[in-house]
Amino acid sequence: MSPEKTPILEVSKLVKRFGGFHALDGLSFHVVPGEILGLVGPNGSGKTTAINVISGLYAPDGGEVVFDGASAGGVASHKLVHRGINRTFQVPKPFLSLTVRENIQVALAYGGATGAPSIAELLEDFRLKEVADRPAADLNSAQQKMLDLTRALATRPRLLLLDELAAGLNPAELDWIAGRIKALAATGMAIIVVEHLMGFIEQITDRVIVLNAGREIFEGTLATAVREPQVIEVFLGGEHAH
Ligand SMILES: Nc1ncnc2c1ncn2[C@@H]1O[C@H](COP(=O)(O)OP(=O)(O)OP(=O)(O)O)[C@@H](O)[C@H]1O
Repeated sequence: MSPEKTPILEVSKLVKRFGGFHALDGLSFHVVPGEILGLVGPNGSGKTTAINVISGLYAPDGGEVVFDGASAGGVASHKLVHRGINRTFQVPKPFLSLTVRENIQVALAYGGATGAPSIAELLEDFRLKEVADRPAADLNSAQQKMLDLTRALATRPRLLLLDELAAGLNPAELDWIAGRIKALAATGMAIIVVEHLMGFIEQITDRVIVLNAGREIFEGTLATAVREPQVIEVFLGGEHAH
């Protein structure tokens, strides 16, 4: 990352509780424009919850989310989309009876962003041209993920949150989508990637935050993370693992 850049997102001491359980327990980190940040950690460590709070799906119970210099914690998702935050879902939820093209059209209209990519570009860039006029229900899971991504990109986000986009893709598809994600970051988009596939994370991220039990236990490159005893312990099981 470029240390001289001002962060576009700053998360401080974020807390999210479900009943008495702390899914996020004082999480702090930042992302700068053009950076690809990986959020990694064992199952249940709070990665998706972090994305859900930053994207406005859940209001935080404590701490702050600042996007582009203004408070964004507890702001509704649709408002955040218009401010420049959008995301993909672990399980995409397209309008199943609409065609791929129509799904993208809806997202473009919803976003109303000037300078948004065209439908033709999105279909081409994310290999959906052949299925453009098929209902989303006909797509395989990789294509559904790509459609979900194009719908997020149609709103021209400055911060893009990717929740397990790579899960289920084959090695050739992984290489290809890694290239696409890097190309998006090269335009200045900040990208947060939640992913279990460490090879993929290594390929695309500048930096990772390792979470355990809703807290950061490491921040730095993945190459350094994998040599940290505490990181090894939470991934392999031990007294810190949950
Ligand atoms: N809506 C919810 N209601 C109750 N508990 C929840 C809810 N969402 C998440 N949790 C709990 O919060 C913890 C963190 O979940 P989260 O999905 O953020 O983890 P994760 O790191 O993304 O895990 P995974 O890698 O398995 O997707 C888990 O124990 C989960 O059961």
